[in-house]
Amino acid sequence: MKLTIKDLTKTYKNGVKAIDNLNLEIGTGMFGLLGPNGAGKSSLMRTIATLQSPDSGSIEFGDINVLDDKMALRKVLGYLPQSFGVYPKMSAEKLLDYFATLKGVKLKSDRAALVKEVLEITNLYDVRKKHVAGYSGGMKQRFGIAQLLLNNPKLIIVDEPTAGLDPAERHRFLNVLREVGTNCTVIFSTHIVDDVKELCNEMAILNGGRILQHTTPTEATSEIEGQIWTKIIERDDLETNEASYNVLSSNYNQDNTLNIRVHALEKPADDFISASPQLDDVYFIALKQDEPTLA
Ligand SMILES: Nc1ncnc2c1ncn2[C@@H]1O[C@H](COP(=O)(O)OP(=O)(O)OP(=O)(O)O)[C@@H](O)[C@H]1O
Repeated sequence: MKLTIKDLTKTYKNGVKAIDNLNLEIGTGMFGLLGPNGAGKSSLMRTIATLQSPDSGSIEFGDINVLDDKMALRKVLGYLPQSFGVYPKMSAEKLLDYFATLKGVKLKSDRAALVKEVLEITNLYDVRKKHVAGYSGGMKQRFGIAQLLLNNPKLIIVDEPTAGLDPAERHRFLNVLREVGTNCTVIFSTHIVDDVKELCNEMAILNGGRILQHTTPTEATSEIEGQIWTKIIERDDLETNEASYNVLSSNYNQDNTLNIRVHALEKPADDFISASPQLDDVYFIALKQDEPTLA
C-alpha cells in the first residue's frame, strides 16, 4: 500500500514551521527518513501517525484518507515513538499476552501463538521470562516492535530507534526491522547515515521541514560518481581548505592530520585524489546546498 503526502504544512504556536509544503510518496518496504536534529522528522511522523494535525495538506494510505479518518489509519498503524513509557515489573511474555487480551484475542491458545510469533521475530524469545523493566535499551526497542506487531500493522513508523543503542544492539534492532519490512511499509527516521545505508531501499533527506532529495542509496551515490575528492592536510590548514573548496567532511588520522572529502565536478587541485562516493557525501552535499547563502 502506498502512502501519499501532499502539500503538508505545520507551524507550531511558537512560529516554528516544522513541516514546509512537503510532498512525498512512500511504497512498501523500508523507507529511511534522514535528517539532522530539528529537521522535522518527529513532526512528520507524529502527523502521519495522527497524533497531531497539520495546518494544511493531505495524507493518504492506500484508500484511507488519514486526516479525515484517523481511526481507520490507527487500525493498520504501528507507531514506535522516540521514547516510550515505563514498563511494569512483568515478563515480556505476560505483558504481551495482556496487550493481546486488550486487543481482543479471546482464546488463550491464540494469544500464546501470537505472542510466541512476535517474540521470535524480535529475537526476544529466549528472554521472554525476564521483566521488561530490566531489559537493555535495545531489548526495550525490540519489545516495542513486538508490541506493535500484535496488531499486524500495514504501516509501521519508528522514530529514531537506534539513537543511544550500542553497535551490537543497533545491529540486532536493524535486523528485526529488516525482517518486519518485507511485507509492509516501514518509515524509519534517523540522523545516522549508516542506518539508512544498511537498511533502506528508499530514502529521503529532510531539512527545515522540506524534502531535499528523494532517492535510493545506490542511485544517490552513483549520481556523484567522479565528484568526490580527498586529501590529507594538517589540522591548522582546515580553514584555508574550507575557504577554497567545498569540504563535506573531515576526519582525524592517527598522526593528527586530517582527511578531508571535497565535492567538485572536476579535480580541485593536483594534490587531491579521487574517492568512491559514500552515502555520507550525498547527505552532506544535500545539507550544504540547503544552507542559506549570504547575500
Ligand atoms: N510541540 C512543539 N512546539 C513547538 N516547536 C516544536 C514542537 N515540536 C517540535 N518543535 C520544533 O519543530 C522543529 C522540528 O522538530 P522535530 O522534533 O520534528 O525535528 P526532528 O527532525 O525530529 O529532530 P530531533 O531529531 O531533534 O527530534 C524544531 O525546530 C523543534 O524545535
